Parts: sequence; C-alpha cells; structure tokens
Amino acid sequence: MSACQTPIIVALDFPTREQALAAAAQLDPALCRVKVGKELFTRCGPTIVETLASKGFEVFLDLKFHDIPNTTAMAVRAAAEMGVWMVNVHCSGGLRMMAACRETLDKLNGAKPLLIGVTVLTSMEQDDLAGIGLDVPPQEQVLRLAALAAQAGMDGLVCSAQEAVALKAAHPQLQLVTPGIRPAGSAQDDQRRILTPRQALDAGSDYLVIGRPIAQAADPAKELTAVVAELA
Ligand SMILES: O=c1ccn([C@@H]2O[C@H](COP(=O)(O)O)[C@@H](O)[C@H]2O)c(=O)[nH]1
Repeated sequence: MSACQTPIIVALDFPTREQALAAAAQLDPALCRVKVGKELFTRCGPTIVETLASKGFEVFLDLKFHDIPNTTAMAVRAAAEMGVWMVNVHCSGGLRMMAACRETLDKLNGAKPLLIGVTVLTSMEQDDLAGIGLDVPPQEQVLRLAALAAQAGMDGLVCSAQEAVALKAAHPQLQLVTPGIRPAGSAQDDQRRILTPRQALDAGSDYLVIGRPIAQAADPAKELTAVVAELA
C-alpha cells in the first residue's frame, strides 16, 4: 500500500545525481511520487532508482521503451526487478509488443510495476502528427492506440489530460497518467496539450506528471504544497 496520498508525480529531469537528490530532499514522499526519465537514468543508472526508493519514494521509470516485442519485454522485466512502481512502453510498438510485456510481467513473482502505454506525446499537436504522416487530430490517434493498449491488457496510458474524458468513457479500467500539467501562470515550455492540475483531475486524470514547474522552481516544496492545495 502506497504511503503517497496525492496523484502527483514529480519529474526529476536533472543532469546529475546530486541535483536530483537535492530536489528530492525537498519533496515529501507522502505528497508525491517521483519520475526518473531518460536524462537522469542515462547519467546515473539503476542506483538512482534504488536511492530514491530508499528515501521512501515510489519511482516511475519513464524510459518509454520502443523496440521489438522480445527486447521490450526483457527491458520491462529488468525494470520490474529493479523494484519500480511504474514502467512504460510506446503503444506505437504495437499490440504484439505490448502483449509480450504484459505476459512477461504476469509471469514474475512478487510485486509488479504498473505497465503503462505512451500514446501521443504531450509536446505534439496536430501539425506535428501530420509531419510524421499521421494527418489526424491527436485525440483520434490517442483513442486508436488506447484501444490497442486495452486489448493488450495494459494497466494504463500516458496521454494529455485533454483526452481524459474521452478515454475514461471508452476504457474506464485504464489509469491515466498525464504530463503536460501546468499550474496557472507557469511557462508552457515545449508542452502543447496542457491543462492545470485542477482541470486535469476534474477531467479524469489518475496521475499528474509535473516536472519543471515544481522540480526546477526556487522552492520545490512550496510549489508542491501549492499544487496539493489546488487539488484538495
Ligand atoms: O507525453 C509525454 C510523456 C512524457 N513526458 C515527460 O513528463 C515530464 C514533463 O515535464 P515538464 O517539465 O512538466 O514538462 C518530462 O519528464 C517528459 O519527459 C511528457 O512531458 N509528455
């Protein structure tokens, strides 16, 4: 049973172990989980996950695996054996790839991470999709990938909170993990499909991924407390 009482996941996108741990030291594991992504993991490796877990944090390993079914399933198994709380793969790897991950996790003994499929990155809008040959609105592509993820038995999706209402209607069993969260007044940065924390929760998001607005703030604890208050 998690000690965390909120849906907030803080993205620790830092180039060094010291910076990530300094930010984490200002966060309370009762108020948030943490996310280790490509930059921090590539710099630090699995020990950063172990250290954050030893400090009481549940860790979302956000490496967005995307490869052939066997390779992806073995990567997911390695993440599970690391003890992470959540792991993800790209839905665009296809049904057989996601099903291989599901099957591999189901065969493991002990606690298993939540297996989450990434739909359309929250940094992308319709023009970006057109650029890669997908001339459809983001929500249409998200729903198409969500149907595949549901068929594969995934636990949830990474999507924008802007798609949460439609996704909860179509697939109520899938947990929605939503980056692109911007408290009112925060910089949009490279994100495109954004909502505020309150809007995201009201739309049906289960977990809110927030990086720069909390982790890179002068006072991360204060920013986290403000988001917790907005959600109360
Ligand atoms: O569609 C996606 C999938 C993952 N992310 C990750 O979430 C955080 C968001 O950070 P912010 O600083 O709040 O923008 C970041 O680690 C991304 O890699 C995403 O933004 N969108």
